Amino acid sequence: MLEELLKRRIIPVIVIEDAGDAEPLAEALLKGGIDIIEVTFRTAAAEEAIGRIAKAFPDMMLGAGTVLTSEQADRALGAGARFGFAPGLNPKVVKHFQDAGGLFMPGVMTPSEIEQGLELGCKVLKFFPAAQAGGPAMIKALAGPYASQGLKFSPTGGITLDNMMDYLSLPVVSAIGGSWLATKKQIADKDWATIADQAKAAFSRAAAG
Ligand SMILES: O=C[C@H](O)COP(=O)(O)O
Ligand SMILES: CC(=O)C(=O)O
Repeated sequence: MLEELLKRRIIPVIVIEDAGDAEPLAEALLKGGIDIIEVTFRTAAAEEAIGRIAKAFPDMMLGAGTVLTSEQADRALGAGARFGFAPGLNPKVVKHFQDAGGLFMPGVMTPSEIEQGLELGCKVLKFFPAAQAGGPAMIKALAGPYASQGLKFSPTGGITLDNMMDYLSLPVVSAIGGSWLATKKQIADKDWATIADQAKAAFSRAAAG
C-alpha cells in the first residue's frame, strides 16, 4: 500500500455533498489519468461516497481525508478506504487506523509533530496547510534533519497547477494534494469535463517533471 501510494504524485482532496456524485467524479479523475482520491469527512456524504467509489472502481486508490476521530476511521475503512489523512496529528486516531490495517498520514507543521509522526511509524506525513506554513522553503528546511529517516511529505493547502512543481521538485515530497482538481462548485454543477481536463493538466505537468 505504501509503495503504491508513493508512486502517485497528485492527490485530489474532495469535499462531496451528494454521494450520488461519487461515481461520475471518480470517473472524471480517472479519465484525466488520476487514479487516487481522498474523500474528506467534512460532509455527511463522505462515507457513502467512499463506498460507492470502492464498488464502482475497485482498482482506484481510495482514501479518506479529515479523519479526526476513531469513529470516522472505522467508518472510512468499513466503506472501503485504504488510506487516511488528517490535517493534524492525533496519536489515538493514527494508532486506531493503523491497528485496523490502514495506512495513515497525519498532518504536521513543526519538527516536534514530525518526530511524533515518525515515532508512530508514519513514513509519509501530510504537511498542512502547506502554502500558509511556509511552502517549499519550509519543507526544504524541515527535510534537513529528517530526510535521512526515509520520511516523505505530502503537502496540501494552497497548492495549484501553477505552483505544484515547486513542491514536487523537492525530493522529500512524494505527492501534493489539492482541492482545485475538483472544486465544490464544479462537483455541484456536475462539470465532469472540466474536472477531467484539470486532472489531465496536473497529471501531464507532473509527468513532464
Ligand atoms: O482545506 C484544505 C484542503 O485540505 C485542501 O487545501 P486547498 O483547498 O488549498 O487545496
Ligand atoms: C487537510 C485535510 O483535512 C486532510 O487532508 O485530511
